[in-house]
Amino acid sequence: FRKDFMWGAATASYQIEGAWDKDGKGQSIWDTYAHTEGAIEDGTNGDITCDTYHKYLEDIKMLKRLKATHYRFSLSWSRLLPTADSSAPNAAGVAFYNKFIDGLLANNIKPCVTLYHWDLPQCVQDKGGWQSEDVVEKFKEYADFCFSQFGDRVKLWVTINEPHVQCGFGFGMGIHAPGIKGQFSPIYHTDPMNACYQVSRTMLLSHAHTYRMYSSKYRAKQNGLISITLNSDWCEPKDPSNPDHVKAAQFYIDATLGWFAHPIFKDGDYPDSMKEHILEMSKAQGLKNSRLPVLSEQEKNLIKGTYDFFGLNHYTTRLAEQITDETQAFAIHPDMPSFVYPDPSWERAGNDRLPIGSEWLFIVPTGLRKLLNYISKTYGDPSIIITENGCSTKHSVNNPGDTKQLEDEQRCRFITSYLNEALKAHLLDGVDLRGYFLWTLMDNFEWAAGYTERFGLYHVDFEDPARTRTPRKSAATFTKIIEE
Ligand SMILES: CCCCCCCCCCCCC/C=C/[C@@H](O)[C@@H](N)CO[C@@H]1O[C@H](CO)[C@H](O)[C@H](O)[C@H]1O
Repeated sequence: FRKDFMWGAATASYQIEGAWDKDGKGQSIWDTYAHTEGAIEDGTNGDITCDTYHKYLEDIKMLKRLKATHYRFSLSWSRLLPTADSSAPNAAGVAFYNKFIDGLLANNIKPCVTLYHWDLPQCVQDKGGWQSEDVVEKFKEYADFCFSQFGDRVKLWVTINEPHVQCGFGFGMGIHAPGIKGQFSPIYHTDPMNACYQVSRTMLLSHAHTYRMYSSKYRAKQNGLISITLNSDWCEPKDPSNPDHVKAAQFYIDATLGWFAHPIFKDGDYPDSMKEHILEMSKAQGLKNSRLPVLSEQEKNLIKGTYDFFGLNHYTTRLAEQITDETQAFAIHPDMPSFVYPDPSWERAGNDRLPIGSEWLFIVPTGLRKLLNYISKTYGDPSIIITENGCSTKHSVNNPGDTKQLEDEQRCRFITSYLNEALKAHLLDGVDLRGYFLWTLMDNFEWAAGYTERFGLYHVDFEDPARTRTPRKSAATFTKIIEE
């Protein structure tokens, strides 16, 4: 790896901070969603979670002990701007992040700050949220505020984390905040599946306007880098000699990674395969136009090229073939013609007691090397930063297992083997890889799975009011790799 390679861990505000209603913080859509009965698998929420708001000095010590050069975390929009109005900031929120950033820098750890990791202020949601055009201006205003407050010290920015997961989970399947199951809404969309596409457009525009605002207003003075983080599985045809399987694998990548990567890193627009298929599906349902909003020439020019690096979150791999009547029920999205599934031989994330970690996570390190090569070739050899990669164990309510799992051999292997493939992509294939952030520093609130899934290098005892953190073996493994 490069001498200046970024070695870090990653987290997100709602997943670790707690203090959900303290010191003037406003509510976010995740506060609302997690407080909704039945929304979270174990009935928990992020009200306290790791209590980083009060224990941030410990987090910094843990990072120092890991020998991390960088730390990726997100800002809570509603902690900084409780009414989403930048002329009425929450002084306590600003002070918290100032202390935190200063503490990191004092320990020689550089911050990588995500502006938005899924916790939209509830007051913005109440006015239409990501389904309203107004959000673009609001997001820009929030970003402007953050650059003005923290940009003198923060030199690495991520605008939005994993927009496609958010569109799919929050506005299609409705299993993440704000929990919209593609319902009919007379105000913002007129078709049941339209919400996730409307939202993808406002996210793209918010990202692009923010990037351009940073360039025109702050770049010369602050000299930082800014981009977006996209999540992608690697996907390959079940039978590489079958053209239908090849097409299905490519479509899956186009409609997940390409959905946002093509507009930003390629030509300003969605992949042709996605546009064509969604138009066809829309027409088959009697719609006159595609439910995927058309991006105007002006919007395409605005979006195209708005990146300084490619932020990649990667966890797992899938095989693909064309969907059939029998497999239709397993489609991840009504507009997804590819049936994707893991190879039965792949190892699952998990442990001896509960062999299935996160249900979707299969350990396929070679997928990372292939994906890095794909991104490099498809998007003109951008500098890539792996902004998330990690492995989980599951601890269900009925079968708590051993949440501590300090001897987490599988996670050690996961880190070593994925990094080894990343190194091959860099060294042997020439991919311009600049950094690696492990998900995650410590066990935390894993969205709809609550505390049932643990990804941490550090175990956190959520029964203990002190939220004691204990290093797992993987923390030492990761440190050894960083050191050497
Ligand atoms: C034709 C249109 C097709 C639309 C397709 C919609 C797709 C829906 C979304 C599918 C997502 C698949 C499941 C993916 C899961 C993970 O990769 C995801 N959890 C990654 O998010 C990060 O995960 C971490 C650990 O889970 C952590 O929680 C972090 O906060 C997330 O950023």
